[in-house]
Amino acid sequence: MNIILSDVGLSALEADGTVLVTGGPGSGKTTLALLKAQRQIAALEGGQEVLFLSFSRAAVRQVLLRCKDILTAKERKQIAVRTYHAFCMDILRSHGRLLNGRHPTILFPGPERLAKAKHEGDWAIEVQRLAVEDGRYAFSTFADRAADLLARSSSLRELISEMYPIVIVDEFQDTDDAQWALVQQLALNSTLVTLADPDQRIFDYQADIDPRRLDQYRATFTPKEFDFGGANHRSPNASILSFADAVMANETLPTTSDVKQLSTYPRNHEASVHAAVTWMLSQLRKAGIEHPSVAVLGRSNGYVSDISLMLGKEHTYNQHLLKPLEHHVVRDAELTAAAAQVVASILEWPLHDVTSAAATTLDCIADFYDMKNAEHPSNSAQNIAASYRAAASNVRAGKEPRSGAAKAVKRACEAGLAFRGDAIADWLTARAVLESSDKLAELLTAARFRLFRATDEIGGRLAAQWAETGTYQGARIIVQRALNLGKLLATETEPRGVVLMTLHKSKGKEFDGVVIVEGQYAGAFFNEKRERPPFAATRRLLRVGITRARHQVVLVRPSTAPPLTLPPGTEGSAA
Ligand SMILES: Nc1ncnc2c1ncn2[C@@H]1O[C@H](COP(=O)(O)OP(=O)(O)OP(=O)(O)O)[C@@H](O)[C@H]1O
Repeated sequence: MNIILSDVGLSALEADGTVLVTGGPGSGKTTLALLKAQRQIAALEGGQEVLFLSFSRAAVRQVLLRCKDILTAKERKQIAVRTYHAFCMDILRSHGRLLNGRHPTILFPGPERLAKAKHEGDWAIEVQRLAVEDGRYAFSTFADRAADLLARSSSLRELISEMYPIVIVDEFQDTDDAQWALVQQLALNSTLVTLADPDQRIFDYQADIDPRRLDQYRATFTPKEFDFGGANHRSPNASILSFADAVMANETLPTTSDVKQLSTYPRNHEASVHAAVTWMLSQLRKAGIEHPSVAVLGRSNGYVSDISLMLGKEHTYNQHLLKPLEHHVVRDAELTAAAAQVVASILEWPLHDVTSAAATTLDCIADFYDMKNAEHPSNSAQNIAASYRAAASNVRAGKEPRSGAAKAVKRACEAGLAFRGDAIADWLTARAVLESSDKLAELLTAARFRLFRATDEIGGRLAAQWAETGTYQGARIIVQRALNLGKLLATETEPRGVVLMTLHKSKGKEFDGVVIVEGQYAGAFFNEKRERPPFAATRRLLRVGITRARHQVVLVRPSTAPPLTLPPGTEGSAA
């Protein structure tokens, strides 16, 4: 890969000590950090590594891919790219006993979310109590607890810094209070290389993400600072960045064919979304990209699911027939795990009598809706969870469940399923039970993740269980364990094809093309109930989404939506 550094880049590369690198999207911050890591690796002693801390597994995956471009296989062994969660969990698991003498255990996000929904008092107080009294660490408190541990034990801190003399901190603008406390502890003995773009701050609606974080960093560490400004290596020949900057600044948009806007009407909205994605794929292929990657972004998880349904149907657009488009949805990991539990419970059917097998699956379906309700409380999710719970008790009491969907599950269980020992085929057979009622469509969508490609772990473990017992006994536990592990580990798979996710989740990623879809009713960009004009936070978010593209962007918006920018002084502007 041909990397040419600017003068600022070269100075940043050569600088010793604590460094802060700022710059816009695609300005080369991550690349520079990896080049710095490469230099440091040469000087490391045996057992030492460069630590690269990031927020999400997706971001870790992206950095691991980038490592392949820049570092040799040998060098890659000496860089640990970790999420804050994974890094802190290791510290707590290995040394948590120092805090209270108890064997540390972990409360994973799914169970934590459910426990939080059921807890009547202040959950923040309860998680502290669990940690201090029971040595049980909830996901949400990992960084906080790990920072506390390092603050109390200088020998542990020195040990960690001995292992990781250089720590790279990515996306620093979105660091929360606990992560900031952890970074400060690490900095006592390790050297920090910090990357940030204040304008990519998209999580500051959370109270613990302080918009002044960069200034706090400057005040605490007086780092050598390097600003890559508006350099743009991601889409150097396109006007994507200038368009995105204009959206963020609420200024007149530049005229460019790199970013297209497609206006839709209620009757053709779905077909237009479908057509936009199809067009994007064909444009990129025409441009010579054999296997293009296209991100389709929506404002909320719910709207992303709607887009998935749109792409999964046939449409006619301008007299052209559009076939369903294969795509992958980056989902809420907890809901996916809950849906996987339902499928796993079906794999266990042959081991139990019909009554308890069907009732267990109905309970798992209720858990799925409880999980949904825990994340986005709604009466409907709560009522649906209660109705499946009631159906499970009815079945256990020898009665017929009331709802059609629960009846369908029971009937499928009575008919029985034959598994053959091919874990993938059997998983699909079990999942197909969810096709027996339209009412299970949401659950089916959540269960349609690329299980075996994404987490071979599960396929392998289920196959091993079959080889040993000729059954999928314990499938629910196997799946749960593997998914818990998968939450912390990231695999290095290149994004390919069409991938759907929220705008927030797209941060730190890169695709050949990006399609951003605004809904007619849900998923609106500018919502006065959420935010006041001129919608600064949404504008930053849109800039993050738009600048994920290397070559082309399409914005699909209802014809009734307000213009993307209304510079002050223009008719209808808020200022
Ligand atoms: N100096 C360079 N010369 C050539 N290509 C580069 C250079 N720096 C970065 N790139 C390429 O540009 C793209 C964006 O780089 P990088 O991810 O490092 O930017 P970033 O500032 O971290 O972006 P973001 O903040 O949007 O995540 C990558 O594909 C990378 O390989």
